[in-house]
Amino acid sequence: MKLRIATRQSPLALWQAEHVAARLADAGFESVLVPMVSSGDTDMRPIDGTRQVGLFTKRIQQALLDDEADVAVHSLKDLPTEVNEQLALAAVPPRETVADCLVSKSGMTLSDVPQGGRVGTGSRRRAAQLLSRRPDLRVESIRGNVQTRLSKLDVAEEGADGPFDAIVLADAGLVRLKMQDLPRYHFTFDEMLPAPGQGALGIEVRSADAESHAAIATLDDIETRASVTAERTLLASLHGGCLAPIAAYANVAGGKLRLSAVALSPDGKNRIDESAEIDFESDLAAAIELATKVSDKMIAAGAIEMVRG
Ligand SMILES: NCc1[nH]cc(CCC(=O)O)c1CC(=O)O
Repeated sequence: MKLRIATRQSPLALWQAEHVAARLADAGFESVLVPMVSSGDTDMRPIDGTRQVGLFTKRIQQALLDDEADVAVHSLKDLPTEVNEQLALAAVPPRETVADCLVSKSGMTLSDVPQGGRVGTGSRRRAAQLLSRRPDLRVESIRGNVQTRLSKLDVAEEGADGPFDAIVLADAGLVRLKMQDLPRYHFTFDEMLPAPGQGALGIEVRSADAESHAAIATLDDIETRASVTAERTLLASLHGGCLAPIAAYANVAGGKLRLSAVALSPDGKNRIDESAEIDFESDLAAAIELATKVSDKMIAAGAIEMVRG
């Protein structure tokens, strides 16, 4: 049996689907890509609170439900935390690079950006964190795939008074698209904590499809799975969704699972930072316990109201 892998057609999505196909081949499983059109790729309106979550992921989930494909490959940070009982997250492969980057002509650090500089991002999480550290910046919305966004460093938009000084992108996307040579500054986690699930892939199958589940499960990495479980559980507890100004990063080191999180007001003027760690013996219960401990403290400090602005 050839596993049919549903994928969006952006260069990043295709890279991710091909990567999964290659890992499956390493494990002895044959597969074929089934490309789909998603509304998230064609709709260039700015992302705001009125737009739906799950824009990038629904179309390929539908392909599974309609039995047009057996496997859906997502950027995990784009996958809503609400569970669809008909689908199962069968694998979270090893996460390689997690940070966000500031991309500019000269590779400026955050403090190098000139006073009042114009920085592009379509993400409320990134906008709020930029403004928290640099309230003087003009943070403006920008959309489109990675290539389209990069073009904004060269060309001014209609009506704008110049190109962007810098834009914010996930390092994972740049590395996957072989754009490591672009001048870029890796934010410290203190400057910019990533989105829950950033840099990780999430691979879904139909819950009832035991055969595909068993094949895909060979790609699962327990440390990455536990880390993203902690990040996503925290996001769900804060009723965040992928559009909220909430960031979280977890990792395993020295037998401990550690989680750091921040919730911000959309204007970046207020923030709640929290972190904790727990002994880790490859069990997901620890990840959930840790996330609950951190989110309880953040909720008590007013995080749910804060992120609404
Ligand atoms: N929301 C778009 C998106 N979804 C996944 C990635 C890159 C890969 C990742 O962050 O896991 C990107 C681009 C970006 O945020 O710069």
